[in-house]
Amino acid sequence: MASMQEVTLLILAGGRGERFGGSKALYEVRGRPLLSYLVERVSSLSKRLIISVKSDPEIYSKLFPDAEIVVDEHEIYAPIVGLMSSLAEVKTDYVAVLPCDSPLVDPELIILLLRRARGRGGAVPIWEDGRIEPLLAVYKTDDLRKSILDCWNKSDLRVRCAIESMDIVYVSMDEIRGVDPELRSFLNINTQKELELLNELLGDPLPRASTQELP
Ligand SMILES: Nc1nc2c(ncn2[C@@H]2O[C@H](COP(=O)(O)OP(=O)(O)OP(=O)(O)O)[C@@H](O)[C@H]2O)c(=O)[nH]1
Repeated sequence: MASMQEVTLLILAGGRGERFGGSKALYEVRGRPLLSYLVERVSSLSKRLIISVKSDPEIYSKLFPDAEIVVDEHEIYAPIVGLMSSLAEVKTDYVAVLPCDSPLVDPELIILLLRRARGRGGAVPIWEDGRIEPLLAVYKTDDLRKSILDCWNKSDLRVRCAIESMDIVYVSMDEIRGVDPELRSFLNINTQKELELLNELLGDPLPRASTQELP
């Protein structure tokens, strides 16, 4: 297995969750915050875990005592804003960027991406139709930091801007299926329907509201 010593896990959790109807990281799924599923799955990979948030750092510190919580320095909502602030705290050569709303990320995927990113600027998953997953990817920290700053200075807040100028290796879903056959890592919770699917994948259906009989 590739050494994970040099990677920091950076979870972006400061989104507005507009489509979902509110912040997702702390949304309770089966009695636990949605973010806790991802943290549980990936934390064995590295002791260095950063959670990038917009506000309420004390709530996150309490729930995730082993993580470093970094609050955005800017009020604008965009993943790149979270990266701007939190990349300053990353001390390792490589950084795995993860979205807080992908609870089924397979740790083996991160290991694969880290291996493929070695000697390059980063490794980003790519779908058959050309869509890419730059927020579930591994990057060379210095390259990403520099590139994001360039885009920020041009007022271009697209993640795509940041990676356009980087030496990225795109990793096909075919290759990824070798470690995550059903590509569950990419289940992203944006709607109630996706939440229902997550519930199904997590196991038994949620208990229904009590139908206790009246005496
Ligand atoms: N720290 C930080 N993270 C962000 C910010 N904006 C988005 N994110 C995170 O980046 C990832 C992708 O976010 P988006 O899909 O752009 O936004 P979202 O909040 O998930 O959902 P929508 O508002 O419906 O687009 C999610 O994990 C978000 O929590 C931000 O301004 N700061």
